[in-house]
Amino acid sequence: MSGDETTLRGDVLALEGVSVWLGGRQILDEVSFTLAPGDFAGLIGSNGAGKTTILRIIMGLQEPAEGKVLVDGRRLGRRNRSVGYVPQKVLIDPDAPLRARDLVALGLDGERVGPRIPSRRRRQLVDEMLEAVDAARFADARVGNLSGGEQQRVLIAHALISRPRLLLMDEPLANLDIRSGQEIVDLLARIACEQHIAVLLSAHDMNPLLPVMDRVVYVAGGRVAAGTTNEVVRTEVLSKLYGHPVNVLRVDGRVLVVSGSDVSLEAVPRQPQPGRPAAEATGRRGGGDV
Ligand SMILES: Nc1ncnc2c1ncn2[C@@H]1O[C@H](COP(=O)(O)OP(=O)(O)OP(=O)(O)O)[C@@H](O)[C@H]1O
Repeated sequence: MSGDETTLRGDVLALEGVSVWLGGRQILDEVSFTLAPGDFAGLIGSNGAGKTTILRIIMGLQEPAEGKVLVDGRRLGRRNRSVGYVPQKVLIDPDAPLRARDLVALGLDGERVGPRIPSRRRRQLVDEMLEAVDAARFADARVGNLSGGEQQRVLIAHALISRPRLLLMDEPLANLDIRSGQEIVDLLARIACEQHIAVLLSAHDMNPLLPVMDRVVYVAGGRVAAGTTNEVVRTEVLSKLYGHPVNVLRVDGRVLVVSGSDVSLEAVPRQPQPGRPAAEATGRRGGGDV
């Protein structure tokens, strides 16, 4: 490992000055943040803020034009099992003969090199993982017949069975009712703590995460403010991030971020206006497209 590939506090994840241009537009502007083992972090931002782009960068699916991404202090290779990922939506035919336990077992095989795990051991590992996500009761059900919340649990087990150090989740609450969403959030917070891994979960609305979130990575205008919720979700910090005044209000235990005459329980609509490059808004001009 070279000198610049070490991190200061044993972080699982470090983004350092990451900038991305897509389609001639700057999408991320010198984004930096870190996550440590056991962190349960929300990646919060409105539609088009750049959350998925950040996840793609971390997975190595998108190369930054500037900056670097370190996972466990190393630059991420394309075939790296340190990062588990649960996509926003997986379409599975209800008639497909794929049981929950089969899907979880697929996570064992991924990019494995060397001898196959003996079948008894495989079954034990799958059972343990289904148990860990409270999915043992539907282990033999077809995945396509499971509810959204049940499918999420199976997908989480699939992502975790290769024992990643970092789990990324793209909008896991988007299609769940409030109760199922809260159960998934509680489950993920418990997993981060018990398995000592970092979990980064993207969402529009930070409110369901507030009771358990250790850290927030707030994305707006291609830039990021990261830290504990109390450090980041503040009027002065978010006003600076958005580049215009916003107010952070706490009402009935929920956080409202208020911009001008807009009042939203979710993140404030992205500034600047559509079509205006973020690079202009931050006073910098970018390089070429990636
Ligand atoms: N391949 C691409 N080419 C050009 N622009 C892109 C490309 N991919 C994403 N973008 C733009 O980058 C911006 C950020 O997109 P991204 O998907 O990261 O946002 P997001 O925060 O995940 O949004 P959402 O919550 O709606 O999923 C958007 O304006 C999007 O249109």
